[in-house]
Amino acid sequence: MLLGVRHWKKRSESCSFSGSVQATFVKVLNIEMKVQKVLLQSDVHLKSDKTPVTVADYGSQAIVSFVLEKELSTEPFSLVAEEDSGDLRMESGQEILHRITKLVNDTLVIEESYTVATLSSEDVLRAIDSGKSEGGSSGRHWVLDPIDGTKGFLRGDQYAIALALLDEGKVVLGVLACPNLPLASIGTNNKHSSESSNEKVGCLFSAKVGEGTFMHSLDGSSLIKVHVSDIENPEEASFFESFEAAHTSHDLSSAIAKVKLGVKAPPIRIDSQAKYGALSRGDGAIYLRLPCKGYREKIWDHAAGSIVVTEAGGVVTDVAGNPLDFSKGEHLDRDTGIIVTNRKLMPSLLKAVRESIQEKVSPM
Ligand SMILES: Nc1ncnc2c1ncn2[C@@H]1O[C@H](COP(=O)(O)OS(=O)(=O)O)[C@@H](OP(=O)(O)O)[C@H]1O
Ligand SMILES: [Mg+2]
Ligand SMILES: [Mg+2]
Ligand SMILES: [Mg+2]
Repeated sequence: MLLGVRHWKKRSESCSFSGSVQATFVKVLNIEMKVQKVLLQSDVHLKSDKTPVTVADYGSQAIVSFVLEKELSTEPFSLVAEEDSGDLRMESGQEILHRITKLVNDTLVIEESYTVATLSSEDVLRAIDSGKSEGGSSGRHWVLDPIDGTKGFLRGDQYAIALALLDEGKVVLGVLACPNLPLASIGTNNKHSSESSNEKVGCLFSAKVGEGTFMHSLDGSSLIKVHVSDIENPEEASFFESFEAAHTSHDLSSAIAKVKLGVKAPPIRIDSQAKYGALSRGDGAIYLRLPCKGYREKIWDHAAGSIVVTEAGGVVTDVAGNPLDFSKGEHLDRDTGIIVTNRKLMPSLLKAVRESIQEKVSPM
C-alpha cells in the first residue's frame, strides 16, 4: 500500500497532488468496504432520478473533498462531484446526516495528518457541497465519483471510487480504486497475470498524461505498469458491459459483438468504472456502453476510467469515433454511447457499431 502511495506521490508532484491525499483516499476505501459489509437498508436512499445513494457515497465525497481542499489550500480549488447536500438538509435527512458525520469523523481520526477538531454536521454538508463546481474548458477542475456503481456496491459486487483532474478541459490525471476487483485477471484476454496474486482482491489504477497506467494492490505489496490487450482478431476478444440492463443495451452489444464481430466469449458484466480498470490491464479487449436514447452521461462516470485506459494504450470514443469531450461542464456533450478498445480493433469495432445501430433504426 505504502509503495503505491509513494509511487503516486512521486509521479504527481507537478500536479500538487500529494501522497497523503492518496493515502487518505485508500483509507476512504477501507471505510467503504466496512460500510458495505454492514450497510443497513435504512442507509440507502433514492435520489430524484430514482438512483440509489448511501451514507458511503456521501461520506466518501465529504472526505475526499475535505482532504483535497486542505492539500490544495494554496491554489484555487474546483471540484465537480456527483452528490449534493440537498436531501440531507431536509428534516427527513437529519438521521442519515448524523450517521455520515460519524463515519467521516471516524475516518479522519485514523488519518493522523488530518486530525482536526471533530467536524460538525454543517462542516460535512459544506464539504459535500464543495463538489458543486460546473467544470468547463478553462482552468483546473477535480472530478469525483465518490462511489461509482452504487448498485454494485449494494449487491456486494464491483464498485469504484474515481477521481480525475481536468486541465483546460482535458483529463490529465486519474485514479480509480476498485476495492472488490481481483488482482488476477477476470477475463480471457489477460495480458496481466500474476500467479501469486490469484486470491487477492482490491486494485488501485493510476494514470498521468504521458506517463502510462499503473496498477497497485490495495495492500501495497505490488505495483505494475499495465497495458491493454493487443488482440487483433475480434473473435478472440472478450467484452465488458454494464451489469445493469437499464444502463446499456445488452441486445445491441450482443448484436455488435457476437453477430458482427464473431466474439465467442460471453460478455463480462460488471458494475462501475472497474470495467475501464480491467480493460486497461488486458482482461478483455472491448467495452461497449450503449445507454437508452436521451440519457446524458456524466463526466465523473468516465474521466478517471478514460485516462486509465488511454494511458495503457487503449482508445475511448463515442460511437461516431470522436474522443470524449470533458470540457462542456458536468455532462459529456453527446448521448450516443461510448466504445473502448485497443488501436488495432477500433476500426472494425466502429464499423460494427455503426452497422448495428443503422440496422436497429431501419430493420430489414
Ligand atoms: N439510465 C442510465 N443509463 C446509463 N447510465 C446510468 C443510468 N442511470 C445511472 N447511470 C450511471 O451508471 C453508473 C454506473 O455505471 P455502470 O452503468 O457502468 O455500472 S452498472 O450499471 O452498475 O453495471 C451510475 O453511477 P453511480 O451513480 O455513481 O453508481 C450512474 O451514473
Ligand atoms: Mg449515483
Ligand atoms: Mg458513477
Ligand atoms: Mg456515484
